[in-house]
Amino acid sequence: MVWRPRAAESKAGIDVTAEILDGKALAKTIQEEIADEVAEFFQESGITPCLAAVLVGDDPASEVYVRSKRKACERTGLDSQLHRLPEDATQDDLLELIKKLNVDHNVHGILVQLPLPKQIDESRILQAVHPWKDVDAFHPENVGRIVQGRPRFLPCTPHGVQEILLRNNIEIEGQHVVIVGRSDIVGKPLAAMLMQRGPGANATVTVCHSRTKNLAEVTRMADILVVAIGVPEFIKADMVKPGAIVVDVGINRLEAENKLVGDVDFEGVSQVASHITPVPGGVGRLTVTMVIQNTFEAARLQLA
Ligand SMILES: Nc1nc(=O)c2c([nH]1)NC[C@@H]1CN(c3ccc(C(=O)N[C@@H](CCC(=O)O)C(=O)O)cc3)C=[N+]21
Ligand SMILES: [Mg+2]
Repeated sequence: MVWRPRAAESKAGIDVTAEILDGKALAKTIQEEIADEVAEFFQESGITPCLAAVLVGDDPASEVYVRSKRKACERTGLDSQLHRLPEDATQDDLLELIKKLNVDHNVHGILVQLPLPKQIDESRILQAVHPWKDVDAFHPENVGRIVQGRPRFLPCTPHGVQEILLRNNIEIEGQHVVIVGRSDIVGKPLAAMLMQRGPGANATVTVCHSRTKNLAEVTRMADILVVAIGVPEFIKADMVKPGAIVVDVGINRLEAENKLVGDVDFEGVSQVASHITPVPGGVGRLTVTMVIQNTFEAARLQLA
């Protein structure tokens, strides 16, 4: 069955609670699929794909992400390496490490965990990663390829958004997708992907940001609303069209309550939307899975 946005029954006075799009279960399914392919690839080639993560400093959130990537590698049969540099490492220290990883034939994917300390120029670093090992798809060459509709790697979080929609039989083609947030990591590349010609795309895309006038009017037009701004519970029920599909990319740790919330007011919005992704357990789980998929693809690319 193909889901299309529908008018919510709430208009008729009946409370609806949105169907939850389960990222945790989907991540597990996809990781099992990848594990089978990785095993088969090893049979044929004798190669175990390897992801090298680079962590500068000791940001606690980055520690969590890096650990979840290592676990995902273990589950899918990939090798992983973690390279640590101190918080006060120089840009040249980091460039030197990347150079080594670029020419290391045992390393297929390189991921430099963001954000980097302020003495390091992020764009300079992202350009230094070999485009064939760039499993984040942050290198300008890879970004350009995405915009041109001939991607080498798909950026992990946007690919996770696309995958959670498609695998739940939510049609993207022809739908009005409103993206709130214009970051280089999520908003921009997701807009480029979903506006492309072809299956799983062909959407009408609107991108909103902090300077957008009448934001709620625009978000209320969305058939599919994707939110990636980093403001806890910013999107309220009255900003969502009844029956819309809502994808929450936000990960905000509320220190006081020691809990994780998204950029969407889940309680309120789930009374209006037809489908919604939770935080945690939504898109974040898929982000990690897509890093694994890209590392496997990188290994195949480097063999060819
Ligand atoms: N070079 C680079 N590549 C990235 O892909 C990258 C990055 N830097 N810096 C930080 C962001 C953020 N990110 C997430 C990864 C996993 C979860 C994730 O697993 N979330 C779980 C919960 C995690 C938790 O409990 O803290 C969930 O939503 O269920 C979330 C967010 C990748 N990022
Ligand atoms: Mg895909």
